Amino acid sequence: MSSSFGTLLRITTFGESHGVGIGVIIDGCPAGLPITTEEIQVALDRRRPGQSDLTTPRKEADQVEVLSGVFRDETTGTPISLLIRNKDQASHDYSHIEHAYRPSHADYTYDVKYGRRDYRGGGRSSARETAARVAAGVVAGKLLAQYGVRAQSYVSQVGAIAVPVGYEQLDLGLIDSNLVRCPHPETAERMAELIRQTRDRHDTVGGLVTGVVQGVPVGLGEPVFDKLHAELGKAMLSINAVKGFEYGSGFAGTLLFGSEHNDAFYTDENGAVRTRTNHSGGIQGGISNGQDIYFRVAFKPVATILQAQATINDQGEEISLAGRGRHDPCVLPRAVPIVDAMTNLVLADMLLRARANKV
Ligand SMILES: Cc1cc2nc3c(=O)[nH]c(=O)nc-3n(C[C@H](O)[C@H](O)[C@H](O)COP(=O)(O)O)c2cc1C
Repeated sequence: MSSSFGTLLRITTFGESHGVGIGVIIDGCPAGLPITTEEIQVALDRRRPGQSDLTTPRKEADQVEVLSGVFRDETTGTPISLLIRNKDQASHDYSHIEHAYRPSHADYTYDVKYGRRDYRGGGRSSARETAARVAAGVVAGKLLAQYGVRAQSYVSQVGAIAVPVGYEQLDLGLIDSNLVRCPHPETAERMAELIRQTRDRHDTVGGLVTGVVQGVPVGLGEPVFDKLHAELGKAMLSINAVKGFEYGSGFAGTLLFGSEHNDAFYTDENGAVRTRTNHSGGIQGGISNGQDIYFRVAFKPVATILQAQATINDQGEEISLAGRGRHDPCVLPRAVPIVDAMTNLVLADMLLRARANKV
């Protein structure tokens, strides 16, 4: 079983939802990168539960401790270990699933695969694990910043309510101007209303996060199996509750003819090679072409709803099960920093790998 991700910049996450804590070891980070505990904490605060009435009311402070690899606010080139202790566990909220399988959660598959399961909060299958990724993503983001690369993401759809324009027409500085993390304020209000209505009906709702990476140099990504979009796809699909990933023109591009879809090259006034359109999403042949990278990640309406549902127990008997405790009616606002983190980790790893490609 692997809990590691990345090649040259490699992370290993550990911990369960209701154990002592969760954390990450980051190996391969170059020395001399400026980083502070506060910077990591800012990112964790964007993911933490209980941040607004649109998320789970669980109140986890998610305070990060830097155990190693950083000295006087700079990386030392040695493994960086980050620990987040679990504080607000309410394990009794999960006693009803000790022997029962929540529909569309990971209880059944974990039980059959391992023959045992930490049912409290979902154990390792809990999205709490993603806090460790968010912490590691800050370190990767600092590496990218040294090269002028910046990844951002935002909520572009909740249920059927979608931002009506592309990222180029949005002010991405507005992402954190509202609780939904949607930089289109009128749409954000309608999304928030839908999330509240869904919560009050004891249901859940899904949606889309759009990712954008700007300032990417030409040449990130490997030509065959580790294509840049393949790595991004794996990174995004490894996030809990993700059902789909598309980049550039994605599935909609299949409706165009080649003559409409091809991105014409030109040389701009500074002599830089550019393309007039960007259906490629900044990636050609698995390698970044210097244009913006953009992609979309689909999140399902998450499994735990506070309504009775038909399921079975671990004896195979049919039972009725209602969710208990404090859950997210819509994970999209909290998913944004997780998408940012996974984007940073892929791009930073590819940047180091690209530097190893040529003498
Ligand atoms: C930020 C975030 C918060 C989540 N919170 C919940 C939750 O409160 N209740 C729930 O049932 N699932 C939640 N999930 C999703 C589950 O972790 C996930 O659906 C489960 O592990 C099964 O995996 P799968 O949906 O990827 O197949 C959350 C996911 C994310 C990204």
